[in-house]
Amino acid sequence: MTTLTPLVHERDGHRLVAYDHGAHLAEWRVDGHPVVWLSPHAVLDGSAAIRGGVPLCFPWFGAGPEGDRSPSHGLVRTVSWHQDETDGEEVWAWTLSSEELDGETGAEHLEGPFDLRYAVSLLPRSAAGAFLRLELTVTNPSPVPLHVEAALHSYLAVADVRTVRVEGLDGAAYLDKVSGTRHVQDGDVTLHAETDRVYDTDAAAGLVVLDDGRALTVQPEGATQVVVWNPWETKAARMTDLPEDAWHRFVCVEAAATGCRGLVVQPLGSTRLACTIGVSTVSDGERLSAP
Ligand SMILES: O=P(O)(O)OC[C@H]1O[C@H](O)[C@H](O)[C@@H](O)[C@@H]1O
Repeated sequence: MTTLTPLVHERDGHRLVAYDHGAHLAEWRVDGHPVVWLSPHAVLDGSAAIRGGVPLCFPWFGAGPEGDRSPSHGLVRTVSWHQDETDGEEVWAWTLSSEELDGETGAEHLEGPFDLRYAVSLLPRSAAGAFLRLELTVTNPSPVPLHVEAALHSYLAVADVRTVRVEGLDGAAYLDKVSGTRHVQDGDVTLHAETDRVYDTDAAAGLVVLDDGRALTVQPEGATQVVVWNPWETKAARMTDLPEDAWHRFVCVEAAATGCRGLVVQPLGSTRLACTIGVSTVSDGERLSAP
């Protein structure tokens, strides 16, 4: 049994923790308060995906487009990535190529070669709040287009998921994966039961999660969908890496591109899926916007 070595970065009121395992940003705290949430029972020995933080889902999401793939969410969140030189505001950067996945469970589902680079950056703090940027770059070294699914599966820390409001999805069509039915969002999203929805929107105007005096913002780039997930009480009770009642403490709002809205990386080209997460205090309906 190994214990994963955490990478820790502390600066200017920020505390970030990450692991090479899955290139996984596990925690982001600002002035001591969690913004990106890590389960206290997360498995940190390399034997499983880390519950919480921002799991990187690639090259498929869930069980994949036909529902027949494992491991869940692709095979890059459970392998060790290589640290790369950082640039500008990057705190960490990692690389991984498909060749290194030979022999891993699920490698038989890879549809073509790829080279990945993933970077976590902290933007300068400002009056607007604190901002963290996550950027996945997928390069296709082959002469044929590469079709993949991807998601930045951020677990946002909230006081109570039962009272949050997610703005920015009004009017978006979505698949409710719990019931298997399709709908169109009317107004803000509030959560009252197990929620697992895939919204067909690039969310270019950004998303705001309002929670107990804080505004958490999610600004996707290169996404074609947004996933909103919380397992709620019954499903959470079956998850061994979530303590009892911990499901109150997070809502996943994920920049994604799945199914027929997946990413297409042109021959010898690159595609980017990115997301900027922000936090600020709200008063009297004030909102923040990403810089
Ligand atoms: O337990 P995991 O494999 O990390 O997946 C956790 C969840 O991720 C996404 O939000 C999916 O839409 C859900 O269907 C899934 O249950």
